[in-house]
Amino acid sequence: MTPPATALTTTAGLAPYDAVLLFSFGGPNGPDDVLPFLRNVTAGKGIPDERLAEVAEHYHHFGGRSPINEQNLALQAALRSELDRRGLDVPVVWGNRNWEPYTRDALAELHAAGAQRAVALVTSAYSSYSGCRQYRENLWSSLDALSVQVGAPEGTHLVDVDKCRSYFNHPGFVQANTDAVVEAYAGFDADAAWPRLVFVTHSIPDTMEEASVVAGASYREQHLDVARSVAAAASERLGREVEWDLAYCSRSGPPSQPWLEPDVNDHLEALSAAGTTSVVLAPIGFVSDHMEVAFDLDTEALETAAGLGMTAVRADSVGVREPFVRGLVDLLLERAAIARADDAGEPRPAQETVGALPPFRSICAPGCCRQRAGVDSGLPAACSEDPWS
Ligand SMILES: CC1=C(CCC(=O)O)c2cc3nc(cc4[nH]c(cc5[nH]c(cc1n2)c(C)c5CCC(=O)O)c(CCC(=O)O)c4C)C(CCC(=O)O)=C3C
Ligand SMILES: [Fe+2]
Repeated sequence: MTPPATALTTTAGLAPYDAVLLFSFGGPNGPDDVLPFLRNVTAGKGIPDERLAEVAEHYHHFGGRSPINEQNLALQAALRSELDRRGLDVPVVWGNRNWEPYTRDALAELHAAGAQRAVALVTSAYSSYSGCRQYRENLWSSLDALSVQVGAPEGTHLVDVDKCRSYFNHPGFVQANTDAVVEAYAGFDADAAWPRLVFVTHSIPDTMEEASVVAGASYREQHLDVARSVAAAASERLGREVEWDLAYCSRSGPPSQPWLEPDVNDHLEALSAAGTTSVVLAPIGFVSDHMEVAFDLDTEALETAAGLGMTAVRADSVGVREPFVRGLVDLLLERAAIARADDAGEPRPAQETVGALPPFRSICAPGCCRQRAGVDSGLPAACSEDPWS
């Protein structure tokens, strides 16, 4: 009997995909990598030199190494064992936009291994230029670079790569964040002042926020949706209502350019002035303890809190928590089921979500997630319905 087209079946496994691309940001592995890495990240972005020097210092403070690479290796291993556990026998290859191993290296490895159609998981849960389109632009240019490298005709791509949807509202991501928040609260005495929950994510320019709305809900609204889901589930599990806010970290760009606010440090000051004495900081904008978490939260924001006489505990990022990793493999299976349905011209399977927003698109709408609304960068991006895809 053939299963109904709407069931998320595992009998077909990850077909039509023959490989998984773990697609991340990248970071320096030692002091000599720091400047070239920062140049890669900021090429053409107009980040002031003082800001770059400051960010270089953050990395040097940690021996010139970003924690992100080890975290991606751990995630790659965790995905491998979850895939093995489910009998899904495909390679998981890791590549980055901004540092070694680069996306083009990962694609070359996939191509050499005979892969023809891969599915990508981006290590960013939310949709915006920074978390979606910028990765898709990099994927396109890396596919171009691979063709040049092996002497394939210009304009051809040797591996078809599809991408999983932005997964901020997938149950695995929400559950892992909820678990982390509940654990952070467990350190507080039930009789003492009940901490306020401050969700934290990466700030982006207001212009990028406005352009991100094309996908259905803006970057900020996606975070608010996750925050509501996590706060509600955590309150229920803790048996006591938690009050929460959303704050931002890691602003860059010139001071004249507006970015999403409040900055987490300013927000802690405002909370303190209003009488709050303890907080839990939940880094829902980051899938693991990136430099932003290690520096902007664990170093800077915790110092700010200490200076204010506040008790502050930082909740874990989702990292390799079991519900998160299990959720990512569910997402890979979901994406495969969508590809099979599309290939067969059949209805797509149902997609799981938590919160008020719909599942985001697996194939991005034309022009979605630009840097600025209505302004075409002229850079083609993979995994979209744009004419070049
Ligand atoms: C939304 C978002 C995410 C989350 C989505 C995702 O995860 O991709 C993210 C992730 C990351 N950002 C990272 C590092 C940096 N981001 C920068 C600059 C910028 N980020 C931006 C946004 C985001 N960034 C923006 C709008 C800029 C301005 C310039 C531009 O428009 O591109 C700069 C330049 C210096 C500075 O200005 O800070 C650095 C060094 C690292 C690596 C950390 C590590 O090493 O552990 C990671 C994971
Ligand atoms: Fe960033």
